[in-house]
Amino acid sequence: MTTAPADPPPTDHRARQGRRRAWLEEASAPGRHWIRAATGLLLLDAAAGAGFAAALGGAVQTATDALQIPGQPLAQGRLAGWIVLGLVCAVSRGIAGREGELCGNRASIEVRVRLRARLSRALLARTDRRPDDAATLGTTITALAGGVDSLDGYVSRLLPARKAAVPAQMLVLLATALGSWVSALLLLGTLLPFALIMALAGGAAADEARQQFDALARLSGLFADRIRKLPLILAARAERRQAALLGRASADLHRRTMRVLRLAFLSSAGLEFFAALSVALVAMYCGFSLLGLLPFRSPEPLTLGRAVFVLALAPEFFAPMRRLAAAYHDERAAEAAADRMAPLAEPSPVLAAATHAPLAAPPHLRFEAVSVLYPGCDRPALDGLEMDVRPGEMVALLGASGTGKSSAIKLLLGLAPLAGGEVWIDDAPLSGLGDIAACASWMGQDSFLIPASVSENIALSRRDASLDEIRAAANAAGLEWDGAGAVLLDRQLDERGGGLSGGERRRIALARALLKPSALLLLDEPTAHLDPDTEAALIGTIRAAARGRTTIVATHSAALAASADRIVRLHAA
Ligand SMILES: Nc1ncnc2c1ncn2[C@@H]1O[C@H](COP(=O)(O)OP(=O)(O)OP(=O)(O)O)[C@@H](O)[C@H]1O
Repeated sequence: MTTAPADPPPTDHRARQGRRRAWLEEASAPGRHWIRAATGLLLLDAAAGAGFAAALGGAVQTATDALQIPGQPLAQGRLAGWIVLGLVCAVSRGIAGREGELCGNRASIEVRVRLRARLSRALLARTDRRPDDAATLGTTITALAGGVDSLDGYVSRLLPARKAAVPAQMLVLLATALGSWVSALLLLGTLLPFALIMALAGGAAADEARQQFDALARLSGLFADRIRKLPLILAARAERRQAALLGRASADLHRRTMRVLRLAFLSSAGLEFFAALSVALVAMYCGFSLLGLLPFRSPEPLTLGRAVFVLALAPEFFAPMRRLAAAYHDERAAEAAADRMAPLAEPSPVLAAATHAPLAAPPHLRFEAVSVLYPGCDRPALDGLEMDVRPGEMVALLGASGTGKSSAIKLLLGLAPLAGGEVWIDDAPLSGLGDIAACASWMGQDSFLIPASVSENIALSRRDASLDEIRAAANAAGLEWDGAGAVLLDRQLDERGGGLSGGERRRIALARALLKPSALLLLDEPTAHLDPDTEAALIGTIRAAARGRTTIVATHSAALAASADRIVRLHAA
């Protein structure tokens, strides 16, 4: 069972963080055009904000000119121009905001659709090649359902906000400098300590948030594990101990969550403080300058219009930071999801291997001093196997459990690594081909079933098979009997093959292998757990199916081995 592991060292965190970021960047690539558009619209919003402030300042200046200079009429044309500019900018901001959101959503949809397709392909590839890999199937489905959607806020809000943050802030600063360079300096002056504090708090917050997500994942893992093992826990009367373990993991999560919240409140308080301070300083400077109350000579000529302009613009200066802060949790959620999805989206090295061109005739297989060593194992599963299987011959691999019978078959399918020696397929080396799964018919130890009809389950090995061909394969595997086959082929199954006997499940797997028109037949314990009568019937089917094909059968059954042309005995490596 899972126990609560210690926190990984910080260097591990940083390396993981780098990998996550790179993965997220690559996963977001399909939406980059929409992200760029959303970023552009955020910049347009900032520019329109500056335009609106300019219109406000211009209108105020035009009105005060008329009031302050005796005899000067109101410049109606100029005032109307400022009003029109103000209206255009206000409408532009509305449109930019709405369209920016739409572009962000389109980017998010594009990214999620592509990622879902990529994970689905990984899922299907694993289903084709690793039918026994239930854990991978489960985690992939969870990632498909929930993990992909966790990228929504990251792509639609955070990425455009992050890309637009510095240019938008610089744009506002530049516009402010055009109105009052002293006000621009004041804004810059508040930004520098703010950026320093945020960089320090941000690093600490990211570490805390990461640890919080780790603690959450640990608690979820412990909980799921304990639920699965509940009967065992009850039988061992270990309820109290397990409850205490869960309690500790839950308290750990609570502690870390409180730390994250404390830091989040602190940084948002810091943001608000500096945003308010920047506006207050600009307001004080403009007010005192206009009233002539500055304790020093005004460094620039400041009019009421310019003062209104910079005052209206000042709150815009910290707006990009606010947007980023609001999307902070989107990034944490995306990083946590990336951890779950990244391994699933990778094509496995086995799947990436080259495949052999279809075999036209039953192949000649020669195993020369073949060894198989699984990753992470120090003992070979198969050591120095010598075997010659002539074209069209049926060879039975016999040997005690763990002697490497399945590994010899998996090696040909690219599901086990060749560590030494060579397998020659006719005159081609397996090490050069990668695997010959595409031209082999395979029946594994577990009868892999999907929730669909019996005929759909059989057709998994050949998607373009006609119903007649499926029926013929089912007949050959002995599935259709008493002429009631049509009913059986239509029968709907769940992934556990509910309602089918073990023998029927094996026959479905055999029919699937037979449906594929290949010259190489690989069967791994096809008659396991069957009664003698059913086994005898299936042996006849296998013998008939092996005709005209090179066949390797891994088995513990003396009867099945006796039906083969030759028996090769394996011994412990
Ligand atoms: N994916 C794997 N990773 C690591 N070790 C493995 C893997 N698959 C098999 N092994 C190990 O390799 C050895 C040979 O396993 P294999 O399944 O090939 O034997 P087998 O003769 O087919 O056994 P059985 O008759 O019980 O099916 C065993 O010790 C097994 O634990």
